[in-house]
Amino acid sequence: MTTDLEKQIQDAQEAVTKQGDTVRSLKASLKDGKAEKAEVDAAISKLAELKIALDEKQKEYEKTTGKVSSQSKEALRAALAGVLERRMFYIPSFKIYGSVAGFYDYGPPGCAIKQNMTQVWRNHFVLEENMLEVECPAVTPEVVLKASGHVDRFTDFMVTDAATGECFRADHLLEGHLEALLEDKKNPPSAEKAREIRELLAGVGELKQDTMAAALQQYDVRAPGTGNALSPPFPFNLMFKTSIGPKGDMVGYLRPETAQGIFVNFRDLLYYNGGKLPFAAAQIGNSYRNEISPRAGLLRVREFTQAEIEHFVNGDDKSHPKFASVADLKPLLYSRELQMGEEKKAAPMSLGEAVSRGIIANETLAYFIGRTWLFFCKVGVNPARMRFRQHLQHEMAHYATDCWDGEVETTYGWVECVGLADRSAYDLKAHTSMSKIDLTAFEKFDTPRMEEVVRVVPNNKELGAVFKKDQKAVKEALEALSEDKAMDMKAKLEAGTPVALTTCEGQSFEIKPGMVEIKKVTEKVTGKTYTPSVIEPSFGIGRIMYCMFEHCYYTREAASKDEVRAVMGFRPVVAPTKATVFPLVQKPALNETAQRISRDLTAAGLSNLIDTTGNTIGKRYARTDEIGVPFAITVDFDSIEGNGSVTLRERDSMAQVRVPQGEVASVIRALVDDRTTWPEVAAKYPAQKATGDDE
Ligand SMILES: Nc1ncnc2c1ncn2[C@@H]1O[C@H](COP(=O)(O)OP(=O)(O)OP(=O)(O)O)[C@@H](O)[C@H]1O
Repeated sequence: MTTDLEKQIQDAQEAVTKQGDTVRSLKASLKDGKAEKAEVDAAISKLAELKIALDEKQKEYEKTTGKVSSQSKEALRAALAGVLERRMFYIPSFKIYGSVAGFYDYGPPGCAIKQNMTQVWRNHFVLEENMLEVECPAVTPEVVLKASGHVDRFTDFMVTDAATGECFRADHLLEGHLEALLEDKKNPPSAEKAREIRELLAGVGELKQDTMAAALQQYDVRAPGTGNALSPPFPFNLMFKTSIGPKGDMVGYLRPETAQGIFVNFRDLLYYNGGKLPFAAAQIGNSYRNEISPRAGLLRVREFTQAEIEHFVNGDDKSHPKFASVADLKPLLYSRELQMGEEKKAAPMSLGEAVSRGIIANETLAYFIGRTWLFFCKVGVNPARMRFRQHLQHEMAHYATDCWDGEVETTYGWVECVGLADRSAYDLKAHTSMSKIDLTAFEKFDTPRMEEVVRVVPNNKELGAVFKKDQKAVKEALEALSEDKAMDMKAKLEAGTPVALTTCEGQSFEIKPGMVEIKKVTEKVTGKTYTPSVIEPSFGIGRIMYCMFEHCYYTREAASKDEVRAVMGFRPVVAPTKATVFPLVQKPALNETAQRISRDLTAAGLSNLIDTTGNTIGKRYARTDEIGVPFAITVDFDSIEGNGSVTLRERDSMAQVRVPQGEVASVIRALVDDRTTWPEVAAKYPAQKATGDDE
């Protein structure tokens, strides 16, 4: 049934394309006098009929399957890509030299949108939470990334085409192969086999080198395109390596994430914040990953802008003072429970309920999920096509408490745009251990308490005699023991058993009875020293932009019915240009007024364009609709001879009102800032009959 419909959609699409070509060639012939007007009109009507038929088929498919047909997905993606490249939202970098995969340049509208989006992000998070913003270098010395684990573990498994040498990510190939097996209608797998495949699919990310090799071999996964055999998988570190300084003896890397810059500054940031916790720090900047097979435009690139937050909090209390402000929000939550259960779909649930039922680990993590959802809505992502997917237990690092990915549905499927993770105290502990700098915080109790504490008192004389030059390291390791470990050591030593002690350098020493005294004492305690936990929301700006492009893009037919026009329905706050100003015709008086209005708009901080191309007003609207300009001002004869008002047109409704010249900039400013809405403006000012192609 589905396959039949897909075929019908494909045929209908081909018919529309063919008829479109016919209309174009007839129109050219009409100009040369080689075709009749009636002939052209008939062809246009036929095109309209075919488009309706295609639309109906696509709707039927969506109704039957609940999905957008792959045909319309591909058509949509191709049409959108055409607009994005033609209007220079972004283009492949180094194009005149043949480009390099995974690098893109943003052109004028792309730059403006990126600026606007990061500004919204900064206002929504940094300003709202009084976050401490930092800007750190992208070139990072090896020691930092050794401490964070990136030097040893930031790898993907790679395989190569045995004949051509082309590189692929092993997990992506395996996943694609397994999904294709499950969807194979001609040779469907048995129920038992399907279960086995699903289990393997769920754990692809966790496979080690040997188990990945075995899985690729068992399922006979081959190189895409050529069908050649693949090399065995091997780990490939995604970091770009470089050397620092003229001698080239200091190894460095381009940072693969901005977060480490915040962690290494923790001590100074805590001091800056008056020693108080919780607090959050943020950084916006470029990160670099030498992705094995970059693809899907901005979605997987080798240089991209991240916006990251590290919220430092006492691990014993992850409540959030502003949680009530998001507790009633109901984003789609795709919890672990739902992913494992029968009903494999995200469902709306209030964040308050999710925390109280223990689905989201704590209020702070849920608070950021809520704020993230509001941010996505603000920049124009469709909330019905966004979900938060909880990591399955085996997907999370051993130290993480809970992780959720903010995913957006696109023609490429669900795309992770934000990772939100409760990373416990792992990062600061790792940097403490490598740098030997204390990255702890001190919580001062309101009133001192009498508490039983464990005291570890090394016997210096004995340690010196036995360990000599290592005495200091052993002493420090003993004093750094956690209370549990110290009590465990005490029990063993009292039983006469020596205990192995590992220092932070990884050296091991044998502690014997008499080398240390461990006792519990009751003391007056004024506070507590602890390593803060970190809750990390990590955003990829380029991915969010692409998802927003897909959700905002739509087409509508020109009034003449022979052309389908693209519209980028950007929310005004992210739109690259907020308004265009059109003099209705080329007259000095109209042009002067247009210039004055443009100056008013600029003074109000509103990016704007004057269009004096002399094209029909319909064509001019179409041009600005395509780059997503939300408002258009037309200066006509009434503006200079009549009551001085101009027309103001809203892009999506195409409705127009007449607004006094002197007010138009402030009206648009209020619309952009969300201080008013278009329906409110339309109710306040007299309507103007649409002109040009909007008629
Ligand atoms: N290669 C990339 N291109 C564009 N954006 C990226 C890329 N890698 C990561 N990001 C963005 O940075 C965010 C945080 O990075 P994180 O390390 O959590 O990603 P990730 O889980 O490694 O992503 P993926 O699994 O898709 O490679 C992601 O949610 C995404 O928006």
